[in-house]
Amino acid sequence: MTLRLLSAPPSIPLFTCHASSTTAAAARPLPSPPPPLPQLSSSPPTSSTPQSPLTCALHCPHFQSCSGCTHEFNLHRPDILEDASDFFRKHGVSDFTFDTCKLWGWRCRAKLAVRGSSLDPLIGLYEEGTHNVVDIPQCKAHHPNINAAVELLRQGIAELDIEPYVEDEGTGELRYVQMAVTTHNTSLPAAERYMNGKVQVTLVWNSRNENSPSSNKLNELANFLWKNGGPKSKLHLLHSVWVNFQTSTNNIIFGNRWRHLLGERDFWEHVGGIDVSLAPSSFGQANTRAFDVLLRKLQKYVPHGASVADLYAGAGVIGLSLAATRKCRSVKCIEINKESKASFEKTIGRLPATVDSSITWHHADASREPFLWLVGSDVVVVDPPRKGLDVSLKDALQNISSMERKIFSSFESSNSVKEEKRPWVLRAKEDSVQVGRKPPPENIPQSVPQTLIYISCGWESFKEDCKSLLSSKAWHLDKAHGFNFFPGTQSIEILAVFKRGPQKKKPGKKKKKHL
Ligand SMILES: C[S@@+](CC[C@H](N)C(=O)[O-])C[C@H]1O[C@@H](n2cnc3c(N)ncnc32)[C@H](O)[C@@H]1O
Repeated sequence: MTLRLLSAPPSIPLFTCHASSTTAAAARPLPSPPPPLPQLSSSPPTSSTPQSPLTCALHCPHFQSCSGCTHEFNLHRPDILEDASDFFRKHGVSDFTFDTCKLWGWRCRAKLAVRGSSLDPLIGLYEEGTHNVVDIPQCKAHHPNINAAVELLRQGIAELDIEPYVEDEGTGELRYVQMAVTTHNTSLPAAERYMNGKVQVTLVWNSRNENSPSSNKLNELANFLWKNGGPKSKLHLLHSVWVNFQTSTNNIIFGNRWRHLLGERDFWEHVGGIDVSLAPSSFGQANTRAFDVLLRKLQKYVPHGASVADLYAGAGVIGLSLAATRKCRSVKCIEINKESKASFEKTIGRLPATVDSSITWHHADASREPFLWLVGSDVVVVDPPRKGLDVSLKDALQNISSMERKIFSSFESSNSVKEEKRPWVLRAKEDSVQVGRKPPPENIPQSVPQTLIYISCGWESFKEDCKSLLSSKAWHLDKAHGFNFFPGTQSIEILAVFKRGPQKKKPGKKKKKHL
């Protein structure tokens, strides 16, 4: 469903939400409804019947005790939307749209702390501002099979006397669990795939490696999960079981050592028109469905045959989806986490044979010599973490016109390529993957991006970055879309398209000449 935020809204809001009967049945008594809905319109209108705000309520028994959700009503319409539509209108985009996507059971990837005792384990998120873990067995954001796998884990912990981690003392065995759901089962009809998703479980174990004394218990727990949730069990829930070894006393969830224990090693999902492989160590979007909607919208802004730089690329899902659907001439992915490389390579292996792009993945820091990654591309896609763009990259984007001039004047004055000596550049080149056509030689004048596509999960940092980019006059804002990636929270995902140069004045109506 797409909501288009209009400057002159109709008097009746036109939108529908898909409240399931199970969520409504599980509802606890609700407080009085919130103020009336701001006026929105859907495009195209799907229903002319106004919905009650309660129809789109969270109905979660853990609301307020768990820090995951902050927003109980009108899940289809986070409060932040008003700010977003005002912001974009002020900056020249009056047709900002918002896709609401799935409102419950949307989270296909969750990292949960394990605390408490073996008889009474707590598996969930921290209470706001504390390190007290709140058990969330009936979380309404989780894909239902994550909740079922958590329940199985709870039984395993109790039955096998597994000790949850004790933060103050650094003792205990099981620290966290990551649950990731794959909904890519082509043997099922498409309509049944989502609900039948299978869970990849990663146990974060408090030991250095598989030779530590507690390894027997780790294997017992993995076998318990597999026996009761694997393909031969009554309720086939699980895709695989992994372990990550972590002994550090800081707040970092994962250590560097990952081991595959049971089930399928490769985890596939289908988004943006391609099959993507995601190792548990690689970044993966939590809301698979909404990410697919975003990717399909993004594709429309990339011209066929373009050269694309995908910065903050993770396993390269965005770049590879563009390579496949927009027949890109070249795609260059830049990512700081080297664990994502293996997933990228596997995804490449499943791209349609018709993809003929030059594709590279570089293990590199996008903030170091960022201009290096921009040169040679028509379109740059940035998808930074919540804190927004690295300052050096923002500077490079702001100064892109002067860099463009420098490139051309240096090309005219010298047609020879200098030997690259900078160690970090050489390292990034060495530690890269190259498939398909060879990239263009460096001794021809290179383009710099004319389009910047910014994907953001941090609204406040996006606004700051956007204002800086616009103030430089190097870019203007052309289009903006919002996506309900995190219903129940005040966060939305933004897809903003910038074009080079200042905003062109829209031609005003000419006054009629009186004869
Ligand atoms: C929001 S995720 C996006 C990943 C990917 N675009 C996707 O949708 O799957 C941000 C990614 O940026 C990476 N990252 C963070 N800082 C970086 C930097 N300075 N240079 C390159 N990558 C960085 C993170 O490791 C993470 O994979």
